[in-house]
Amino acid sequence: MRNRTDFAQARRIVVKIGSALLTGGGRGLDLAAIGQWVAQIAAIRHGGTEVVLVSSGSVAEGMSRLGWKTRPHALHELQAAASVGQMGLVQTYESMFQQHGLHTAQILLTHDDLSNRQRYLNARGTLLTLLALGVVPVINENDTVATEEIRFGDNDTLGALAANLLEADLLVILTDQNGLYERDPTLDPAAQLIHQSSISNPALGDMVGESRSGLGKGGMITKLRAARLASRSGAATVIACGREPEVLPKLMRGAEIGTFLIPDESPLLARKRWLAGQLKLKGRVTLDAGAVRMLKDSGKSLLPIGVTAVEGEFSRGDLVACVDGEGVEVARGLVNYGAEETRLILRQPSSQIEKLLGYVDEPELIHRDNLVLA
Ligand SMILES: Nc1ncnc2c1ncn2[C@@H]1O[C@H](COP(=O)(O)OP(=O)(O)O)[C@@H](O)[C@H]1O
Ligand SMILES: N[C@@H](CCC(=O)OP(=O)(O)O)C(=O)O
Repeated sequence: MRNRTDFAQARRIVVKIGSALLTGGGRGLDLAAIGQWVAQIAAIRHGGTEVVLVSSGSVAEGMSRLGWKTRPHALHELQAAASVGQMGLVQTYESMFQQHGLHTAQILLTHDDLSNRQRYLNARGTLLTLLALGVVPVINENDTVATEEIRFGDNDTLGALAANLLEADLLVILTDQNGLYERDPTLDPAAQLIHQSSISNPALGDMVGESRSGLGKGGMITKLRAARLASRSGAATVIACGREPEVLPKLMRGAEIGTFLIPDESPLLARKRWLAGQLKLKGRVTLDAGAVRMLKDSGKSLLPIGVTAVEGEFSRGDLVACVDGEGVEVARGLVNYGAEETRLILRQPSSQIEKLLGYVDEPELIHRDNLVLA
Protein backbone atom coordinates (compact mmCIF):
# COMPACT_ATOMS: atom_id res chain seq x y z
CA MET A 1 0.00 0.00 0.00
CA ARG A 2 2.07 2.92 -1.28
CA ASN A 3 -0.81 5.28 -2.02
CA ARG A 4 -3.95 6.06 -0.10
CA THR A 5 -5.96 4.98 -3.12
CA ASP A 6 -4.57 1.45 -2.57
CA PHE A 7 -6.49 1.14 0.72
CA ALA A 8 -9.69 0.29 -1.13
CA GLN A 9 -7.98 -2.95 -2.19
CA ALA A 10 -6.89 -3.96 1.33
CA ARG A 11 -7.77 -7.56 2.14
CA ARG A 12 -7.11 -7.32 5.83
CA ILE A 13 -6.65 -4.40 8.23
CA VAL A 14 -5.93 -3.98 11.94
CA VAL A 15 -7.66 -1.09 13.72
CA LYS A 16 -6.30 -0.01 17.10
CA ILE A 17 -8.42 2.22 19.31
CA GLY A 18 -6.59 3.82 22.22
CA SER A 19 -7.62 4.50 25.81
CA ALA A 20 -7.58 8.25 25.25
CA LEU A 21 -10.50 7.86 22.82
CA LEU A 22 -12.47 4.99 24.25
CA THR A 23 -13.02 6.34 27.67
CA GLY A 24 -14.44 9.77 27.01
CA GLY A 25 -12.38 11.76 29.49
CA GLY A 26 -11.88 8.85 31.87
CA ARG A 27 -15.51 8.28 32.82
CA GLY A 28 -15.82 4.67 31.70
CA LEU A 29 -16.49 3.67 28.12
CA ASP A 30 -17.80 6.25 25.67
CA LEU A 31 -20.63 4.06 24.34
CA ALA A 32 -21.85 6.51 21.73
CA ALA A 33 -18.39 6.82 20.19
CA ILE A 34 -17.81 3.05 20.32
CA GLY A 35 -21.15 2.54 18.56
CA GLN A 36 -19.89 4.73 15.70
CA TRP A 37 -16.63 2.80 15.27
CA VAL A 38 -18.47 -0.51 15.44
CA ALA A 39 -20.85 0.62 12.68
CA GLN A 40 -17.89 1.75 10.56
CA ILE A 41 -15.96 -1.49 11.07
CA ALA A 42 -19.11 -3.53 10.33
CA ALA A 43 -19.56 -1.66 7.04
CA ILE A 44 -15.95 -2.34 6.05
CA ARG A 45 -16.28 -6.00 7.03
CA HIS A 46 -19.53 -6.36 5.07
CA GLY A 47 -17.68 -4.79 2.14
CA GLY A 48 -15.32 -7.80 2.12
CA THR A 49 -12.26 -6.49 4.02
CA GLU A 50 -11.28 -8.50 7.10
CA VAL A 51 -10.91 -6.37 10.22
CA VAL A 52 -9.12 -7.15 13.47
CA LEU A 53 -9.79 -4.73 16.30
CA VAL A 54 -7.18 -4.00 18.96
CA SER A 55 -8.98 -2.22 21.75
CA SER A 56 -7.64 -0.69 24.94
CA GLY A 57 -9.93 0.63 27.66
CA SER A 58 -10.05 -2.21 30.18
CA VAL A 59 -8.33 -0.32 32.98
CA ALA A 60 -10.46 2.79 32.52
CA GLU A 61 -13.70 0.77 32.36
CA GLY A 62 -12.66 -1.30 35.38
CA MET A 63 -12.00 1.84 37.39
CA SER A 64 -15.44 3.12 36.49
CA ARG A 65 -17.14 -0.18 37.42
CA LEU A 66 -15.27 -0.33 40.73
CA GLY A 67 -16.05 3.31 41.49
CA TRP A 68 -12.36 4.32 41.56
CA LYS A 69 -11.84 7.97 40.80
CA THR A 70 -8.08 7.96 40.22
CA ARG A 71 -5.91 5.50 38.33
CA PRO A 72 -4.19 3.29 40.94
CA HIS A 73 -0.41 3.02 40.97
CA ALA A 74 -0.14 -0.48 42.44
CA LEU A 75 0.26 -3.03 39.69
CA HIS A 76 -2.08 -5.59 41.24
CA GLU A 77 -4.82 -2.94 41.44
CA LEU A 78 -4.32 -1.98 37.78
CA GLN A 79 -4.49 -5.67 36.89
CA ALA A 80 -7.67 -6.11 38.93
CA ALA A 81 -9.25 -3.08 37.26
CA ALA A 82 -8.25 -4.40 33.83
CA SER A 83 -9.87 -7.78 34.46
CA VAL A 84 -13.12 -6.17 35.66
CA GLY A 85 -13.10 -3.68 32.79
CA GLN A 86 -12.37 -6.27 30.12
CA MET A 87 -15.82 -7.76 30.85
CA GLY A 88 -17.38 -4.41 30.00
CA LEU A 89 -15.33 -4.09 26.83
CA VAL A 90 -16.28 -7.48 25.44
CA GLN A 91 -19.94 -7.10 26.46
CA THR A 92 -20.07 -3.79 24.66
CA TYR A 93 -18.40 -5.00 21.47
CA GLU A 94 -20.34 -8.24 21.25
CA SER A 95 -23.74 -6.60 21.71
CA MET A 96 -22.92 -3.69 19.39
CA PHE A 97 -21.49 -5.85 16.58
CA GLN A 98 -24.48 -8.20 16.91
CA GLN A 99 -26.70 -5.32 15.87
CA HIS A 100 -24.80 -5.40 12.57
CA GLY A 101 -25.06 -9.18 12.23
CA LEU A 102 -21.45 -9.86 13.27
CA HIS A 103 -19.92 -11.89 16.09
CA THR A 104 -16.83 -10.91 18.04
CA ALA A 105 -14.18 -13.02 19.75
CA GLN A 106 -12.04 -12.06 22.72
CA ILE A 107 -8.29 -12.53 22.22
CA LEU A 108 -6.02 -11.64 25.12
CA LEU A 109 -2.33 -11.63 24.22
CA THR A 110 1.02 -10.63 25.60
CA HIS A 111 4.00 -9.52 23.55
CA ASP A 112 5.71 -12.72 24.69
CA ASP A 113 2.97 -14.84 23.13
CA LEU A 114 3.94 -13.49 19.75
CA SER A 115 7.67 -13.91 20.11
CA ASN A 116 7.33 -17.59 21.02
CA ARG A 117 7.10 -19.48 17.71
CA GLN A 118 4.66 -22.10 18.84
CA ARG A 119 2.29 -19.69 20.52
CA TYR A 120 2.68 -17.39 17.50
CA LEU A 121 1.43 -20.12 15.20
CA ASN A 122 -1.41 -21.00 17.57
CA ALA A 123 -2.55 -17.39 17.79
CA ARG A 124 -2.26 -17.05 14.04
CA GLY A 125 -4.27 -20.22 13.42
CA THR A 126 -7.06 -19.10 15.73
CA LEU A 127 -7.24 -15.59 14.33
CA LEU A 128 -7.21 -16.71 10.70
CA THR A 129 -9.98 -19.19 11.44
CA LEU A 130 -12.05 -16.48 13.11
CA LEU A 131 -11.55 -14.15 10.15
CA ALA A 132 -12.56 -16.89 7.73
CA LEU A 133 -15.71 -17.39 9.82
CA GLY A 134 -16.57 -13.70 9.43
CA VAL A 135 -15.97 -12.94 13.12
CA VAL A 136 -14.37 -9.67 14.28
CA PRO A 137 -11.56 -10.58 16.72
CA VAL A 138 -11.12 -8.04 19.53
CA ILE A 139 -7.59 -8.10 20.91
CA ASN A 140 -6.32 -6.57 24.14
CA GLU A 141 -3.33 -7.23 26.32
CA ASN A 142 -3.63 -10.03 28.80
CA ASP A 143 -3.11 -7.68 31.72
CA THR A 144 -3.46 -10.39 34.37
CA VAL A 145 -0.13 -11.89 33.34
CA ALA A 146 1.58 -9.09 31.42
CA THR A 147 2.83 -6.38 33.66
CA GLU A 148 5.15 -4.43 31.38
CA GLU A 149 2.32 -3.50 29.05
CA ILE A 150 -0.02 -2.26 31.72
CA ARG A 151 2.77 -0.21 33.22
CA PHE A 152 3.85 1.35 29.95
CA GLY A 153 0.49 1.19 28.17
CA ASP A 154 1.41 -0.04 24.80
CA ASN A 155 -1.40 -1.46 22.74
CA ASP A 156 0.15 0.31 19.76
CA THR A 157 2.86 -2.36 19.71
CA LEU A 158 0.25 -5.08 20.08
CA GLY A 159 -1.54 -3.65 17.03
CA ALA A 160 1.69 -3.80 15.03
CA LEU A 161 2.42 -7.34 16.17
CA ALA A 162 -1.10 -8.33 15.12
CA ALA A 163 -0.47 -6.74 11.71
CA ASN A 164 2.76 -8.78 11.41
CA LEU A 165 1.09 -11.96 12.63
CA LEU A 166 -1.74 -11.73 10.13
CA GLU A 167 0.14 -9.99 7.31
CA ALA A 168 -2.36 -7.18 7.34
CA ASP A 169 -2.11 -4.62 4.56
CA LEU A 170 -2.83 -1.70 6.83
CA LEU A 171 -2.65 -0.75 10.51
CA VAL A 172 -4.98 2.10 11.49
CA ILE A 173 -4.20 3.68 14.86
CA LEU A 174 -7.08 5.81 16.06
CA THR A 175 -6.21 8.32 18.73
CA ASP A 176 -7.25 11.71 20.13
CA GLN A 177 -5.12 13.80 17.72
CA ASN A 178 -5.53 14.28 13.97
CA GLY A 179 -2.33 12.36 13.41
CA LEU A 180 1.36 12.91 13.86
CA TYR A 181 2.33 16.58 14.14
CA GLU A 182 5.81 18.00 13.77
CA ARG A 183 5.63 18.66 17.52
CA ASP A 184 3.15 17.61 20.22
CA PRO A 185 0.12 19.81 19.39
CA THR A 186 -0.98 19.89 23.02
CA LEU A 187 2.26 21.78 23.73
CA ASP A 188 2.46 23.76 20.49
CA PRO A 189 -0.92 24.48 18.85
CA ALA A 190 0.87 25.94 15.80
CA ALA A 191 2.51 22.59 14.98
CA GLN A 192 1.67 21.27 11.50
CA LEU A 193 0.17 17.86 10.75
CA ILE A 194 2.37 15.46 8.76
CA HIS A 195 0.10 14.17 5.98
CA GLN A 196 2.42 11.44 4.81
CA SER A 197 5.96 10.25 5.13
CA SER A 198 8.14 7.30 4.36
CA ILE A 199 8.46 5.29 7.57
CA SER A 200 12.25 5.39 7.30
CA ASN A 201 12.34 9.21 7.37
CA PRO A 202 14.77 9.85 10.29
CA ALA A 203 13.18 13.24 11.06
CA LEU A 204 10.07 11.49 12.44
CA GLY A 205 11.89 10.37 15.56
CA ASP A 206 12.45 13.97 16.67
CA MET A 207 8.79 14.89 16.32
CA VAL A 208 7.17 12.41 18.63
CA GLY A 209 6.53 12.88 22.32
CA GLU A 210 4.91 11.05 25.19
CA SER A 211 1.23 11.02 26.07
CA ARG A 212 -0.01 13.88 28.21
CA SER A 213 -3.67 12.90 28.37
CA GLY A 214 -3.24 10.82 31.53
CA LEU A 215 -5.49 8.17 29.95
CA GLY A 216 -3.40 6.88 27.10
CA LYS A 217 0.13 5.98 27.94
CA GLY A 218 2.42 5.51 24.97
CA GLY A 219 1.90 8.83 23.18
CA MET A 220 3.23 9.18 19.65
CA ILE A 221 6.50 7.44 20.51
CA THR A 222 4.87 4.02 20.66
CA LYS A 223 2.72 4.80 17.60
CA LEU A 224 5.75 5.60 15.47
CA ARG A 225 7.52 2.51 16.80
CA ALA A 226 4.42 0.46 15.99
CA ALA A 227 4.35 1.82 12.43
CA ARG A 228 8.00 0.80 11.99
CA LEU A 229 7.26 -2.66 13.34
CA ALA A 230 4.19 -3.04 11.10
CA SER A 231 6.26 -2.05 8.06
CA ARG A 232 8.56 -5.02 8.70
CA SER A 233 5.86 -7.30 7.29
CA GLY A 234 5.02 -4.71 4.64
CA ALA A 235 1.99 -3.10 6.34
CA ALA A 236 1.31 0.61 5.92
CA THR A 237 0.13 2.61 8.95
CA VAL A 238 -2.28 5.50 9.29
CA ILE A 239 -2.51 7.45 12.55
CA ALA A 240 -5.81 9.32 12.58
CA CYS A 241 -8.33 10.94 14.86
CA GLY A 242 -11.10 8.61 16.01
CA ARG A 243 -13.42 11.58 16.52
CA GLU A 244 -13.47 12.43 12.82
CA PRO A 245 -16.96 11.39 11.63
CA GLU A 246 -16.87 8.22 9.48
CA VAL A 247 -13.10 8.16 9.81
CA LEU A 248 -12.63 4.52 8.81
CA PRO A 249 -14.79 4.36 5.65
CA LYS A 250 -13.34 7.71 4.55
CA LEU A 251 -9.80 6.41 5.01
CA MET A 252 -10.60 3.26 3.08
CA ARG A 253 -11.87 5.39 0.22
CA GLY A 254 -8.50 7.16 0.13
CA ALA A 255 -9.41 10.42 1.91
CA GLU A 256 -6.47 12.59 3.05
CA ILE A 257 -7.06 12.02 6.77
CA GLY A 258 -4.38 11.61 9.44
CA THR A 259 -0.76 10.66 8.87
CA PHE A 260 0.03 7.99 6.31
CA LEU A 261 3.32 6.19 7.05
CA ILE A 262 4.52 4.34 3.98
CA PRO A 263 6.56 1.14 4.25
CA ASP A 264 9.81 1.02 2.30
CA GLU A 265 9.50 -2.48 0.98
CA SER A 266 6.84 -4.54 -0.76
CA PRO A 267 5.04 -6.97 1.58
CA LEU A 268 6.74 -9.92 -0.09
CA LEU A 269 10.27 -8.61 0.31
CA ALA A 270 9.52 -7.42 3.83
CA ARG A 271 8.07 -10.80 4.76
CA LYS A 272 11.09 -12.59 3.34
CA ARG A 273 13.51 -10.50 5.32
CA TRP A 274 11.37 -10.73 8.42
CA LEU A 275 11.30 -14.53 8.28
CA ALA A 276 14.99 -14.69 7.52
CA GLY A 277 16.01 -12.17 10.17
CA GLN A 278 13.85 -13.49 12.96
CA LEU A 279 14.68 -17.12 13.02
CA LYS A 280 17.48 -19.62 12.80
CA LEU A 281 17.07 -22.48 10.38
CA LYS A 282 16.29 -25.58 12.48
CA GLY A 283 16.14 -28.32 9.87
CA ARG A 284 15.17 -29.26 6.37
CA VAL A 285 12.59 -31.27 4.51
CA THR A 286 13.09 -32.83 1.07
CA LEU A 287 10.25 -32.47 -1.41
CA ASP A 288 9.25 -34.67 -4.31
CA ALA A 289 9.03 -33.13 -7.80
CA GLY A 290 5.26 -32.58 -7.55
CA ALA A 291 5.56 -30.62 -4.32
CA VAL A 292 8.41 -28.50 -5.75
CA ARG A 293 6.15 -27.60 -8.70
CA MET A 294 3.22 -26.81 -6.41
CA LEU A 295 5.34 -24.42 -4.37
CA LYS A 296 7.20 -22.76 -7.22
CA ASP A 297 4.58 -22.54 -9.94
CA SER A 298 1.24 -22.59 -8.17
CA GLY A 299 2.06 -20.79 -4.92
CA LYS A 300 0.45 -23.63 -2.94
CA SER A 301 1.08 -24.72 0.66
CA LEU A 302 3.38 -27.65 1.38
CA LEU A 303 1.43 -30.79 2.28
CA PRO A 304 3.01 -33.77 4.10
CA ILE A 305 2.30 -35.99 1.08
CA GLY A 306 4.97 -34.14 -0.93
CA VAL A 307 7.72 -34.63 1.66
CA THR A 308 10.16 -37.52 1.26
CA ALA A 309 12.72 -36.92 4.03
CA VAL A 310 13.25 -34.91 7.21
CA GLU A 311 16.55 -33.72 8.71
CA GLY A 312 17.19 -31.97 12.00
CA GLU A 313 15.26 -31.61 15.22
CA PHE A 314 12.68 -28.87 14.96
CA SER A 315 9.46 -28.01 16.76
CA ARG A 316 6.15 -26.63 15.54
CA GLY A 317 6.73 -23.00 14.57
CA ASP A 318 10.41 -23.38 13.69
CA LEU A 319 11.92 -22.27 10.42
CA VAL A 320 12.95 -25.08 8.05
CA ALA A 321 14.39 -25.17 4.55
CA CYS A 322 12.51 -27.01 1.80
CA VAL A 323 14.91 -28.62 -0.68
CA ASP A 324 14.40 -30.53 -3.93
CA GLY A 325 15.73 -34.04 -4.68
CA GLU A 326 19.19 -32.55 -5.45
CA GLY A 327 19.33 -30.70 -2.15
CA VAL A 328 18.76 -27.27 -3.75
CA GLU A 329 16.72 -24.93 -1.56
CA VAL A 330 13.32 -24.16 -3.03
CA ALA A 331 11.76 -22.27 -0.12
CA ARG A 332 11.84 -21.85 3.62
CA GLY A 333 8.97 -21.55 6.03
CA LEU A 334 7.44 -22.11 9.46
CA VAL A 335 6.40 -25.72 10.07
CA ASN A 336 3.11 -26.71 11.63
CA TYR A 337 4.48 -30.03 12.95
CA GLY A 338 7.70 -30.88 14.79
CA ALA A 339 10.37 -33.14 13.24
CA GLU A 340 9.14 -36.25 15.02
CA GLU A 341 5.56 -35.76 13.87
CA THR A 342 6.69 -34.84 10.35
CA ARG A 343 8.56 -38.15 10.10
CA LEU A 344 5.31 -39.94 10.93
CA ILE A 345 3.14 -38.09 8.42
CA LEU A 346 5.52 -37.65 5.45
CA ARG A 347 4.31 -39.12 2.14
CA GLN A 348 0.82 -39.34 3.65
CA PRO A 349 -2.35 -37.52 2.65
CA SER A 350 -3.49 -34.88 5.14
CA SER A 351 -6.65 -36.87 5.83
CA GLN A 352 -4.42 -39.44 7.58
CA ILE A 353 -2.79 -36.96 10.00
CA GLU A 354 -5.34 -37.47 12.75
CA LYS A 355 -5.06 -41.27 12.52
CA LEU A 356 -1.25 -41.15 12.54
CA LEU A 357 -0.73 -38.56 15.27
CA GLY A 358 -3.94 -38.75 17.27
CA TYR A 359 -4.70 -35.09 16.51
CA VAL A 360 -4.60 -32.64 13.65
CA ASP A 361 -3.32 -29.08 13.87
CA GLU A 362 -3.42 -28.06 10.22
CA PRO A 363 -3.73 -30.03 6.97
CA GLU A 364 -0.56 -28.31 5.64
CA LEU A 365 2.98 -28.97 6.82
CA ILE A 366 3.80 -25.36 5.92
CA HIS A 367 1.03 -22.95 5.04
CA ARG A 368 1.78 -20.87 1.95
CA ASP A 369 1.47 -17.65 4.00
CA ASN A 370 4.36 -18.89 6.14
CA LEU A 371 6.45 -19.88 3.15
CA VAL A 372 8.95 -17.78 1.23
CA LEU A 373 10.36 -19.03 -2.07
CA ALA A 374 14.13 -19.06 -2.43
N1 LIG B 1 4.20 14.87 17.50
C1 LIG B 1 3.03 14.58 18.09
N2 LIG B 1 1.88 14.65 17.38
C2 LIG B 1 0.68 14.33 17.95
N3 LIG B 1 0.55 13.94 19.24
C3 LIG B 1 1.67 13.85 20.02
C4 LIG B 1 2.95 14.15 19.46
N4 LIG B 1 3.88 13.96 20.43
C5 LIG B 1 3.20 13.55 21.54
N5 LIG B 1 1.87 13.48 21.31
C6 LIG B 1 0.88 13.07 22.32
O1 LIG B 1 0.38 11.76 22.06
C7 LIG B 1 -0.95 11.69 22.57
C8 LIG B 1 -1.67 10.46 22.00
O2 LIG B 1 -1.17 9.29 22.60
P1 LIG B 1 -1.89 8.53 23.81
O3 LIG B 1 -2.36 9.53 24.84
O4 LIG B 1 -0.99 7.45 24.26
O5 LIG B 1 -3.20 7.99 23.11
P2 LIG B 1 -3.84 6.53 22.90
O6 LIG B 1 -4.54 6.18 24.15
O7 LIG B 1 -4.76 6.80 21.76
O8 LIG B 1 -2.75 5.55 22.58
C9 LIG B 1 -1.53 13.02 22.17
O9 LIG B 1 -2.64 13.37 22.93
C10 LIG B 1 -0.34 13.98 22.37
O10 LIG B 1 -0.34 14.58 23.64
N1 LIG C 1 -4.63 -3.18 28.28
C1 LIG C 1 -4.73 -1.92 29.00
C2 LIG C 1 -3.63 -0.96 28.51
C3 LIG C 1 -4.08 -0.06 27.40
C4 LIG C 1 -3.06 0.70 26.59
O1 LIG C 1 -2.01 0.22 26.27
O2 LIG C 1 -3.44 1.89 26.18
P1 LIG C 1 -3.06 2.78 24.91
O3 LIG C 1 -2.46 4.03 25.40
O4 LIG C 1 -4.38 2.96 24.27
O5 LIG C 1 -2.17 2.04 23.95
C5 LIG C 1 -6.16 -1.38 28.89
O6 LIG C 1 -6.96 -1.90 28.10
O7 LIG C 1 -6.51 -0.46 29.63
